[in-house]
Amino acid sequence: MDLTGIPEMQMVAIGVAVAVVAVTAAYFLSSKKRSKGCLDPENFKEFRLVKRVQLSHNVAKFTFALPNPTSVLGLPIGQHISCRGKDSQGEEVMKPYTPTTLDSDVGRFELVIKAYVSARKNVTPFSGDEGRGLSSCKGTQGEFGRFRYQPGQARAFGMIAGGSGITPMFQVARAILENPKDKTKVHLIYANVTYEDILLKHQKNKITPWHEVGRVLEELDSMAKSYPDRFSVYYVLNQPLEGWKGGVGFVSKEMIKEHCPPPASDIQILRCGPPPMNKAMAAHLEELGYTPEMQFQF
Ligand SMILES: Cc1cc2nc3c(=O)[nH]c(=O)nc-3n(C[C@H](O)[C@H](O)[C@H](O)COP(=O)(O)OP(=O)(O)OC[C@H]3O[C@@H](n4cnc5c(N)ncnc54)[C@H](O)[C@@H]3O)c2cc1C
Repeated sequence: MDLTGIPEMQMVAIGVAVAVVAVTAAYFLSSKKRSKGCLDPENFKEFRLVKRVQLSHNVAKFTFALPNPTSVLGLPIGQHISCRGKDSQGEEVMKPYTPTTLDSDVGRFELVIKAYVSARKNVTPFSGDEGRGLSSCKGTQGEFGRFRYQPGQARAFGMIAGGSGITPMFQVARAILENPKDKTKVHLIYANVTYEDILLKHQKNKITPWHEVGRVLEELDSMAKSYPDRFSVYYVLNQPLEGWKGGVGFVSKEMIKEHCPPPASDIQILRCGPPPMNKAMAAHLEELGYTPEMQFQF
């Protein structure tokens, strides 16, 4: 199976049932506002897949319908849900995903999911039979509840994301910027292997149907344009083409120094990427003087 051949992989998790958990029962019981949410901290829930759009060679956006057009998912900002499905060999896989939608997006929620081939088993999580395979999903209560964004919890965030690790950052950044009362600044460093891997970036002349993707895809660049004083994004590529103006290689200490807020008690650095990246970033941050309290890894 070839990584570049997503149609061949048929990674479509149509009917992926999603269960959500990442949230404590206390949260549901204590929040009147959220009680309308569709999540159940005790039981797994299934949601109907209504749309799938290919975003890059190995990433697709899945839109799931909520029970009615005014329903909200009710997931606290910065938390994620756990999807359980069958891989192409019929074995169960479970993955954390952060919706790229907020509760202001009623009636639906979206997941941006990267498919990849496991080195060990050469399978793709959430494969479906001709895209119709049904995956069942399960949530794991409490495990994902460590980060819950509250407006004003930091003066500024530095965010260091690798590949599909962008999704939790995107959700938090969107919540901050769409709240006119929230003055928090967000400085994102987003690392990818190639230009084509950059998710949520507006790219013209792509083979993928960007026009269908709507605002989610264009968000990173348009957020930087719309909120120049509050949001910045610095892209880093391992394998850039000639003429690339962003960072090159892995995210370095120098890049962090230049693009993230310096260590201070009222800033936080959020990290989400592949494990080797998370490890490397933790070491960089420590050397730069960021204390553990100033950091959070999704
Ligand atoms: C809370 C949470 C929510 C998540 N939500 C989602 C989701 O919604 N959708 C989804 O698809 N996945 C999600 N994930 C999965 C997770 O984000 C990815 O598994 C992870 O980010 C790997 O990304 P990738 O394969 O795209 O990275 P790659 O594309 O393989 O790598 C990205 C970058 O990492 C850097 N890197 C790699 N190796 C090193 C190294 N040795 N040293 C320094 N830098 C390195 C490079 O700069 C590279 O460009 C989530 C994970 C968590 C924990």
